[in-house]
Amino acid sequence: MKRAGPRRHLAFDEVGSTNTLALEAGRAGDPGPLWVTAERQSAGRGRRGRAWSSERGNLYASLLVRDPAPIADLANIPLVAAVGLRNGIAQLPGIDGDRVRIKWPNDILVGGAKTVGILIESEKPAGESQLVVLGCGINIEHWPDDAPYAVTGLRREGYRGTASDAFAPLADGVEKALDLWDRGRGFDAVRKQWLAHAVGLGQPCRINLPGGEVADGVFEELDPVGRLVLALPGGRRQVFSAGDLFLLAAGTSSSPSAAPL
Ligand SMILES: O=C(O)CCCC[C@@H]1SC[C@@H]2NC(=O)N[C@@H]21
Repeated sequence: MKRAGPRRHLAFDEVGSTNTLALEAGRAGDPGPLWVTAERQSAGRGRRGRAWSSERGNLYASLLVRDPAPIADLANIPLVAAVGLRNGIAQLPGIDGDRVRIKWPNDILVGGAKTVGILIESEKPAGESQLVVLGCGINIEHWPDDAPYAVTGLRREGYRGTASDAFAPLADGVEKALDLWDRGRGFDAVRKQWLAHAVGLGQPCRINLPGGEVADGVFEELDPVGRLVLALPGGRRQVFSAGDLFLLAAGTSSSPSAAPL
């Protein structure tokens, strides 16, 4: 995604959802890349239909890109976005980059606790090019206290700056990752970076599937097209392209109450 000129960025005080605005801009013919940010969202959304609490003090940012790659490669985008945001967060003043990791497919953890969520949405209006929106919610001053897993915010992790200060380094990280990906041709390089910063490799884990089923096994690797490979008890392997990952304490993989990450 080589930018032809300066970064295009619409910054709002309050919106429903920056993803919605970015998609609407695409439907109205915006050529992208276009960043939409807001200081607060009244209808922020997360993965799998969940709400994303969006108080002032955190950063809400969405990037619209048009036709970013051939259709067969679009499934890479969550991993590309995760690498870009991980690298951006690791550069922020006061943050120890070694503590910034990726949890499959695209949560960013700092010190083992979720700090960034990413929601990719895409659509192809009839006769038009593919619109893809990379939506990023970055916890800075606020994080939920009722999540079923560990959650934190950049302020608690040492960040010295504001939500608006964080935007340029994070946007740089995402744009560099898109450049590295090179419309799918550079996926191997992205995959290597993703693996270098992943949590849970080689460990027992549980995948909660979008349909409600669960699968337990050992997180073996990402396959060459970016799917998670789970080694199941008994020696079979299963690949997953969507779901939520929970790390299981060793030896508890059959326990439904095993502690999530
Ligand atoms: O469930 C997740 O982990 C993904 C959360 C993504 C939230 C961001 S905030 C900016 C953008 N606008 C939205 O409505 N959602 C995404």
